[in-house]
Amino acid sequence: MNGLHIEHLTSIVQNEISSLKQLYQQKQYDKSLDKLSSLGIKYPKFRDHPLHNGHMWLESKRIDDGAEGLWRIHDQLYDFSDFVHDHPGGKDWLRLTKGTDITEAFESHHISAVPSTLLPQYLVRDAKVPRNSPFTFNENGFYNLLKRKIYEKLKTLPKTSSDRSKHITDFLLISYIVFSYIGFAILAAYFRSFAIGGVAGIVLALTAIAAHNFFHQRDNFRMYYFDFTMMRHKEWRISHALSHHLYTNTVYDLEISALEPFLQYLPTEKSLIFRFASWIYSPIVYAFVYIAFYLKAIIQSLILGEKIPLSLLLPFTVLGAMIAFTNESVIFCTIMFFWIIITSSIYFGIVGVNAAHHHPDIFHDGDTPRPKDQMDWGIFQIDAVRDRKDINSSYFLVLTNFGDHTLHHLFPTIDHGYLQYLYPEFFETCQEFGIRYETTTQLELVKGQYRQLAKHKPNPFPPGHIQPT
Ligand code: HEM
Repeated sequence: MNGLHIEHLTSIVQNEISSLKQLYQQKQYDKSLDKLSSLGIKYPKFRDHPLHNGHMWLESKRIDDGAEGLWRIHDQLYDFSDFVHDHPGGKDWLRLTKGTDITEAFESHHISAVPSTLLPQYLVRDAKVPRNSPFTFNENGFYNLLKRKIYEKLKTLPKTSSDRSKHITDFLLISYIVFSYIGFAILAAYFRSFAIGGVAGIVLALTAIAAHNFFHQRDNFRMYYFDFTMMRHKEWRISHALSHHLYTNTVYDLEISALEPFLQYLPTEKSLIFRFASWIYSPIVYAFVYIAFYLKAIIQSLILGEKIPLSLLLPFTVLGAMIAFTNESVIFCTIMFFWIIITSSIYFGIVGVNAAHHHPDIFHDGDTPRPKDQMDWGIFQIDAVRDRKDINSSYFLVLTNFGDHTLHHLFPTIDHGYLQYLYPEFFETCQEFGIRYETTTQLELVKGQYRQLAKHKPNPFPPGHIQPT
């Protein structure tokens, strides 16, 4: 590339950065979009920007949450500046969320009562405006009651329950080099086999899904396994843990907006192309998920004037290993590497969109919600998730295919290895509150996912409503 091209590219990036900065400063947006959320959530400001990512999402929360540059929990504002680096879960959670409402994150990421006892020392004042979230956490509501039962149950379970998650995840990435992602990648280059490359891609996707169990928890080295995909676990802690998990299937869910306009899961007016042609072109969208995340991470670093994170180099160590351990040319290894990345991205996309959330019977923002007094966050999670019995029947499938998903959504920091033991308390609490917990099959969810893409009319009845026969 000659100097002229580089200058041209730099000026495009600089223009984009300055227009984004202006957008941030002007805080202009179209208020009519607010009505898209049947839950009354304000439409996130930069949701439709082509570079929309976790950092822009947090920026929109800073504008809407009434946190006044501090941290908001329920209707109080706190200053955790002195606690950020001492936070047992890692500094990122609080560092990233400064200036936002962290109620849902705070409530769902701690099982013990200890964090709540620490709050008074950081209290600054009451918030001036109501929360931009409809969800409640009443002391004796569904979620808090269940959480107290789960806390007691966890004390009775062996600490080794999480060991199998560690063993499977290590196995998928490193334990047995030949049968791992890296091993398959090297074999694919050595034998010039795109079929083996495809297997490497699938193993990489399984590794990433298993590693996702770990980035929900306190900082640990297994969360970096996720970064071999070219997506970063740090970015996913925002888009997945803080956005998707807490505001599932709403206008606030980045895993819905990230696929728009190509794949539109919210039940709003959409053209026939998006409703039906998307069934055919969706694999092309999945193919670019990893690469799009990668490019957005680089652009984000440029926008914020930060150094490009070193973990962005991690996926390329595998390309280095392919070049080092085979006699193949750099060009061939690079082609094979991107073949692996793209097949992995497609597999990850297929598993992701068909895992638990998209079916006309599952609540999506726009559908008629439960009445306001039933907006317990835990009940909402049950309405927005559907478990698959065939996946939940095997622990390997649970860890590598987003199984036991309702319990995982309710208690994201609990290792997947414990979840299967928590059902008795969960069922008991559902019964106490008259909540129906329904399961389905993987096949039914695949069909439902396509129907949800085609769906453009919201459900007229709230979740849990039984239609008269
Ligand atoms: C954005 C908000 C927050 C998030 C997402 C978050 C996340 C986490 C995570 C992931 C863990 C590790 C859980 C585990 O692996 O078992 C943790 C632990 C912990 N966090 Fe937070 N945290 C947040 C805010 C806070 C605040 C505001 C406090 C207290 C002022 C706090 C106090 C603690 C304590 C004491 C622990 C140790 C475990 C426990 O006693 O429950 N966190 N947090």
